[in-house]
Amino acid sequence: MFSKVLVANRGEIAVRVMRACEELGVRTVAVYSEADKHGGHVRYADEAYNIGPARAADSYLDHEAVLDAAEKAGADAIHPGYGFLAENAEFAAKVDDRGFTWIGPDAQAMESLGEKTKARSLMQEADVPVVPGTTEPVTSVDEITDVAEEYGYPVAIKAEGGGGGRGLKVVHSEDEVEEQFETAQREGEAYFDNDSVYVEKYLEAPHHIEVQIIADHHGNVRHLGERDCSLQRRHQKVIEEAPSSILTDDLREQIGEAAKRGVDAANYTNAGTVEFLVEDGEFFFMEVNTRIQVEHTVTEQITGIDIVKWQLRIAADEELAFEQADVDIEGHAMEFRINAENPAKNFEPASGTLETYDPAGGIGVRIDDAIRQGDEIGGDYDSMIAKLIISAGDREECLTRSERALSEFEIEGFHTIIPFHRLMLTDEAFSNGEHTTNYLDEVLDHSR
Ligand SMILES: Nc1ncc2cc(-c3cccc4ccccc34)c(N3CC[C@@H](N)C3)nc2n1
Ligand SMILES: [Ca+2]
Repeated sequence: MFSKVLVANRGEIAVRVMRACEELGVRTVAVYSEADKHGGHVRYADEAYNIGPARAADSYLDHEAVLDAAEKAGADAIHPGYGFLAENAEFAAKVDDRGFTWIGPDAQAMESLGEKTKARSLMQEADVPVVPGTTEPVTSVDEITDVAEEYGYPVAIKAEGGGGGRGLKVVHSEDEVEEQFETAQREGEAYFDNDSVYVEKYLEAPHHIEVQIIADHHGNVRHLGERDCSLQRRHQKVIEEAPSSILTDDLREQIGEAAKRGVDAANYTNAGTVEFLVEDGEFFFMEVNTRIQVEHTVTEQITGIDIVKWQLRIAADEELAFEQADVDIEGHAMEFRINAENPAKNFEPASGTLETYDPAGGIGVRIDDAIRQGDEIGGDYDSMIAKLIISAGDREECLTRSERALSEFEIEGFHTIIPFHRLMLTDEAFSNGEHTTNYLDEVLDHSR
């Protein structure tokens, strides 16, 4: 096991990783920008290094600044968390070149699964159903209208380098194809430095189901069940839960085995997530996330498996100590992202001094955060300041326990989306688990 790990991130995920290190007897190194120097994740580290100004490009995204800090600290390994450099294959390769262990999938697996069309063809070879469409980038309008003629409109034009909702154009009829095709290519070039686009049949009311995978360097691949992330607003997940209430046991088994086959074919190692769309009892591969995710927590709660500790053990070349049969799903969990946003003003970002911070507690309540009363919450980074994770015996109890916990959760000094979460708990479709990915945008009128 490593003796010292540098966590190349901030906020709650940096604290999450440092806590896992602590439990494994591993010393921790934090890196921080000017904006984070008074508190947050830095408080939890054994040592900390300033890597630059608040602007992420000059600090948390600065490859050399992070690598130099690892050098200075004499770290053995680097954990990237999520966001920032977590899925940056070029940085992962540099980490390796500089003699540190990368705590995540190797750069090659990131590359092959990060390219959405390569991932799709690789999944097809592994007998994993993919959303109908092309497995090569399209180079002409005809190729797009061919797919639409075969599967019907609407179709989705997707950027090869996109993901997470960026670079997705929905086309409802033939006369929109040319313009949307050109826009998708232009935006792909601008945002992802990659103008390749591909096309899929657009599923209009799917559930967004993702399967947690963990794989070691000794050929062991396990899935840890699924999460339902269908409650999203403008492609931002708002409430995630596990297990999904729309999967039958048979579909659950099929989707888990398909996810394992797919990542096995990619020689994937460490933690990863295979995203599927589920509609009318059928599931289709969408993409792979080659990192630990914000919502890994709900999987930990229902399986009792500490995913981050397994990331560290796997990176240190240890073998997975449990069989697939040992993974049992117990109860139900939900995660509420606590964002500093004002739901009454179209979720605009909020900031200010954290005058009161009195999070919920009691049975089945987990808080993952990096903030304390008195902290300055700025707008330098994303708006999520904490995660409230609720566990219970079943979904019904999870809903009532969530309402109890949200009613206890006190934050004063700026707006948060807590009132919005409490409203969602009273929503008919959500409380029945029937909400699909477009539900929230329609309810909030974004679709118009
Ligand atoms: N062929 C096809 N059909 C339906 C889809 C539905 C989604 C989707 C998934 C989850 C939430 C969404 C919210 C609004 C619009 C789309 C979604 C989707 N996403 C969203 C982000 C990225 N993971 C890909 N791809 C889709 N692709
Ligand atoms: Ca994704």
